[in-house]
This record gives sequence, C-alpha cells and structure tokens, in this order.
Amino acid sequence: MTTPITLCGFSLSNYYNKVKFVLLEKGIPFTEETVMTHSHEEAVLDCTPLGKVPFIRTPQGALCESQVIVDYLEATHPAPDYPALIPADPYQAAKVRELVQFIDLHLELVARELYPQAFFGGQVSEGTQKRARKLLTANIEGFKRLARFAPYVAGDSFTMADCAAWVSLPLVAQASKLVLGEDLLAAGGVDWKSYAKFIGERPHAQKVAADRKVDQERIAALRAQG
Ligand SMILES: N[C@@H](CCC(=O)N[C@@H](CS)C(=O)NCC(=O)O)C(=O)O
Repeated sequence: MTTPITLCGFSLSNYYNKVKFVLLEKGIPFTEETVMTHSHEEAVLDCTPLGKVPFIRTPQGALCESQVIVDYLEATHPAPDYPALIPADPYQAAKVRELVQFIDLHLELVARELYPQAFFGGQVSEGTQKRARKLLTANIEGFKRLARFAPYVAGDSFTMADCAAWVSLPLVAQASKLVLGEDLLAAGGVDWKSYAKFIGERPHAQKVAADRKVDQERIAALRAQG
C-alpha cells in the first residue's frame, strides 16, 4: 500500500529523526512539514494534543507518538514489498519493541530532564540532577541486559530499535556528560560511540544527520544575528 505521508516536526528533534529514519529505510515516500513545539494552534493540537513532535498526516488523519507512527508505517508497508524493520515472529517482534520502549522511556525520557541545561542554556536543580543520575545509572544496567549490539542493537539484523537507539543514545551520553560531568552510558560500559558510528555509515542515517546539521547551522546563524 502506498500512502502519501507528511512528517511534521523539525530535524533537531530525535523523535522526528527516529520516524524519518524509518521512513527512509523502508523506502516510503513522504514529505516534510516544519512544525515547532509548544504550538497553541487548534489545528496542531488536533494532530498532537500535547503539542509534541513528531506527528504524521495520513489520508485517514493525523497520528502522534513516534512509536505508534513507526508501528503504523510497518503495518501499512509490510514485507516483502518493503524492508521489514521488525522480525515476523511475534515474540521476537515484541523483544524489539521492548528494547525501543526501554530506550525511549527509561533512558531518553530520564535524560531529557537534563536537556534544559545541557542544550538550551537553562539550569536544572541539584535534586533533578541527583534523580536523573540515580535513575540513569540503574536503567543503563537494565538496558545492557536487553541490548545485544551484535552488531545491531537488537541482534544480527537492522530493526526499528536501531532507529530509536541511533537518535537517542548520543543525547543520553551528551546530556549526562554536560550536566553531570560524566557520560553515564560510557561509564556503564555501553560503547555507544562505536555503535553510533556503525549505524551512521548507513546512507539514510547520513541523510538524517545532514538535514539535522543544516537546521543546526540555520538556528546558530539566527542566534548570531540576535
Ligand atoms: N513520546 C513522544 C515524545 C516526543 C517528544 O518529546 N518530542 C519533543 C521534541 S524531540 C517535543 O515535542 N518536546 C516539546 C514538549 O515536550 O513540549 C514520541 O515518542 O513522539
């Protein structure tokens, strides 16, 4: 099934890039529409009630939440016509989704508490830092029990879990390093740099990274203008 998909958000967002990476890897045609967060426009809130990105527009309506979108794309664009980003076996498929949920919920969402200070020039309280350090340290240990890195995060095949891991693990590492003074992923024994480099060699990862760089430079130029 070929559906015209519009991906809405912006390319500095890791969750936007997770969905974009999936679209590119599956070879699904799509267009991009820049939508910023914290919108109060009714038309945006109708698509993404919390104003978060990404969301997509489909012929049937909008969808938000990156993993819901990824699962929709997988269901509407199945193998053999499109590359499968999840095993056919239900248990193995659930194991891949388990890993995605772990990355999104137990690593990225916890590290996100540190982003205001790590990336946006703000401050986070000592209490928040302490809580993030404690949770991340424990959750990274848990992640290591699930992740395979053999060589892909879920095992010997490229899956949607790589799309989640590749966009978010570097942020977890950078935010902890910048705010807590220690890259907790590396300290926990996760060689995320080698993994990010390996996945980053894929042409579609390079496209995602190049588009992100353009946006980063555009925003830096705007800031420099004051
Ligand atoms: N669970 C959501 C998270 C999306 C998310 O947090 N997006 C960020 C940008 S990377 C955002 O919109 N932040 C603005 C906000 O939280 O209000 C998903 O998987 O799509």
